[in-house]
Amino acid sequence: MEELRAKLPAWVEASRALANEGQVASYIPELAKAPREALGITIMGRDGSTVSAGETELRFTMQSISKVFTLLLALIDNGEKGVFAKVGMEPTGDDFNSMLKLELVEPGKPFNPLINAGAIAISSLIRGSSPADKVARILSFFGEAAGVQAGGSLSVNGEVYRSESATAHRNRSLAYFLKDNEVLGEEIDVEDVLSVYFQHCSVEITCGQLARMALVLALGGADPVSGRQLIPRRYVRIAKAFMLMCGMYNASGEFAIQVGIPAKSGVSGGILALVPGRYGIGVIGPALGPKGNSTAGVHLLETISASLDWSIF
Ligand SMILES: NC(=O)CC[C@H](N)C(=O)O
Repeated sequence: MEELRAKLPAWVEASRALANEGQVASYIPELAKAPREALGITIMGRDGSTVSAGETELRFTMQSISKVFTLLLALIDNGEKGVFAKVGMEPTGDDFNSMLKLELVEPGKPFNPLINAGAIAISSLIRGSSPADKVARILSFFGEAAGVQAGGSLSVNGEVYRSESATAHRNRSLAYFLKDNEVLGEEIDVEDVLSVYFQHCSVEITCGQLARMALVLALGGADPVSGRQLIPRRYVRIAKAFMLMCGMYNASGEFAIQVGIPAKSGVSGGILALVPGRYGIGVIGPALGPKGNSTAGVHLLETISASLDWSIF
């Protein structure tokens, strides 16, 4: 931790320049308001102590990072058989919002739970009597991993949620396609599923909270403070395997080679990453490269991993 504390501020300043090579996402209009030059990182050690640098006070929405934790909740709710009846275990090599393979490959179920089609299918598996009830369960599950104190909770950013819902023509078409392919069953209301999906993507978070969520995964599902097993180890293993294979969209192979740790990014510019058994990491850098990952954030993780030999390979 001491070496990190000493070097992190300079690494952040060096990586910040990479924001110039990216663009803030604007297909969800509300996301376009994020500060392009911002870069922040929090790293949490296994005892819960943290090192931070840059704009870690920023609040941002989890977007695709949330898919890792809805997958975990769906596994808890349905078991592996229930989940893998609806989604596969393979990377696609396509964009995160692609429909291509849903029609090309039989049966037409999403290749994995981290692409949009897969995450929408996963949203339909979250238990609850109504969309509001499902979102409440998601918030409490995310909040427990994020270390939100009892009484407080994470919340959905209503502006981002409404902004996405009003413009999500592609996600809507993916969801209706899934309904036609019977991945979403007869009894399922597509708009209800989408509402849960858009809301979990719009959960607001900070780098520190992301780092703590990542640390729970780094510790095999155990709470870093109480030691309590929050998530079964086997499910955390599944989530980390997906993060490595497809957490950085179709740049996951390059990220595995250059950084070499499980990670998940979102179009808000957030990245959740972890060094198994050691660190949970939360990054924000809103400017994205062509494959939808934070340009400065990825550069920063490359720098740290190379300097501190973080790769798991
Ligand atoms: N890659 C992402 O972060 C995508 C999440 C976003 N809510 C969407 O569905 O488009």
